[in-house]
Amino acid sequence: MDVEKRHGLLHIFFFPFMAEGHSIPLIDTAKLFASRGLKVSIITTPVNAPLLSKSIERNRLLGHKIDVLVIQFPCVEAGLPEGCERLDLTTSPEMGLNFFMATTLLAHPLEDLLKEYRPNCLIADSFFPWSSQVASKFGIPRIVFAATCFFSLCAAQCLRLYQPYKRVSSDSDPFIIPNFPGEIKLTRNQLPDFVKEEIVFSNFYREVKEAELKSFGVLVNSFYELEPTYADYYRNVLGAKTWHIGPISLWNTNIEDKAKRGKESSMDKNKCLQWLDSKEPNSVVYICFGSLANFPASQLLEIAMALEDSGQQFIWAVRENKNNEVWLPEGFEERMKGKGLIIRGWAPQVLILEHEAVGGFVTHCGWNSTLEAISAGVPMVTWPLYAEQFYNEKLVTQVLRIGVAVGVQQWARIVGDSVKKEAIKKAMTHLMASEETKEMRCRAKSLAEMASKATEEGGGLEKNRVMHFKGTLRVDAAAEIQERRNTAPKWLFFLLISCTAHKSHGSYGRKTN
Ligand SMILES: O=c1ccn([C@@H]2O[C@H](COP(=O)(O)OP(=O)(O)O[C@H]3O[C@H](CO)[C@@H](O)[C@H](O)[C@H]3O)[C@@H](O)[C@H]2O)c(=O)[nH]1
Repeated sequence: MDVEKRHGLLHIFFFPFMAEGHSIPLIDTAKLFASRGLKVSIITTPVNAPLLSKSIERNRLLGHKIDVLVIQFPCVEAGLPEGCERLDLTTSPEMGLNFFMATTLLAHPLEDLLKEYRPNCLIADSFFPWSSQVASKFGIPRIVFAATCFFSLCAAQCLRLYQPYKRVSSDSDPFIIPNFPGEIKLTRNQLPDFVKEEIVFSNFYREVKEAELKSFGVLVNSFYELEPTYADYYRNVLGAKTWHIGPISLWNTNIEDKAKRGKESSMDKNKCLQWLDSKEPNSVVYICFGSLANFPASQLLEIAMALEDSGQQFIWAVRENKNNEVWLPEGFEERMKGKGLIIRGWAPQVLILEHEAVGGFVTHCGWNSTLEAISAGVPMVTWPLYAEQFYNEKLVTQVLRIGVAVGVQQWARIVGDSVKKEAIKKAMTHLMASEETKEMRCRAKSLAEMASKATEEGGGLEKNRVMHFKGTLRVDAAAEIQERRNTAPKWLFFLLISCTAHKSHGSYGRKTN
């Protein structure tokens, strides 16, 4: 029996945080839920609405019940310029802070929407901690969407609990994350400022954690087999109620769906893919630092020189339009013709990573990029910058052993130019052409197979996953019922099982094109 028949037409609200690294995977999740016959509404703001509408166009044509609800973003009230409705549009840490302040003002419009539509459930980004309280006013369960992995969720929580960084004598002294599986070492330099100092963001992250504990549970964009130790640790030791739903990008099987994740691609996807078609398998390195990083021209120059010196074939996505600054050596593009492709702006990342010609990825370790590379079986050069990226790097290099660290030691809100061409060239060569290359590729390919099985029907791993999944839900259900007596909406357990474990033959599933 499908979910709709069993429960009537369930209406789920999705509320993505306005940054591509958060909204892309949550919109994918919303599309997945809609493809399972649920009514889905995605909340967004005027500047973000057109792109979002485009990305769900195909689902609507397929008859999925999915729509967009637009609320105003309080730019002016928060001291932001008109139209600054996405994190990548901020240009300084101060503006970034104002942006976060602005999102807290969205509680009122959210309340109005909940009052008007009375959905059955709200799935909101972890960066909207206040949304738990708003939902509870209407007796609606809020599920948190965590845009990172179990490993980093656990690492962040252990650092908060045990504060090992307070017991080292210098910023560069390594410490082991206490009570954390795997003897993972970090330095104070590699920690986010809001962890090691008491700043405005420290309070924000405490609120995020508290709201998570009070919520109905957490959806994590990961798959169990990738990080079983940490998935279990987060649930069993740190006491979180979680469901893994990833790799969410793999639910897109149609080429148009893959191309329309996030912004419009700055280069025609066919041009990009044809260029890759002309290359040997595993012969191209892809370089991209996510949706937010903005390197100074001096750092871009170092990357360009490393690429040229290494003789490596490449696709390089460069975010900012640096027209007024020199960020390429003279004659670079002429010399690199046929050898390298520069995409100025947004790249069709998943399509590039999935192409067999791509054998390596230089990444900032944003979780989406990391998981997309894992899903495509592509090993990485890790170049973390900020957020939780230094934790993700450890997962990639030490736990999964499918990455080579470029050697960054300093977490920084403003990205600098500390990595010299020699280090970039060395890491890239190690990744693409060393004794270890074959082993890393082998490990990466086997993780990609597991990722694929995690989102496929049938197969041994699928069974394990479903069993594990159900086991988790049973534990949660018991605890929940004890905690809240009769208030726990049981349909939600079925909903989550149906949406994330049992595959239907919907047109958004992995089985259909
Ligand atoms: O040219 C581009 C650039 C990015 N992407 C996509 O944009 C997303 C970027 O996400 P991510 O790799 O996670 O990087 P950020 O945009 O930097 O994401 C922020 O949000 C993530 C989720 O919380 C965190 O893991 C990161 O540390 C944080 O910086 C991915 O899906 C990419 O495929 C493209 O498709 N084309």
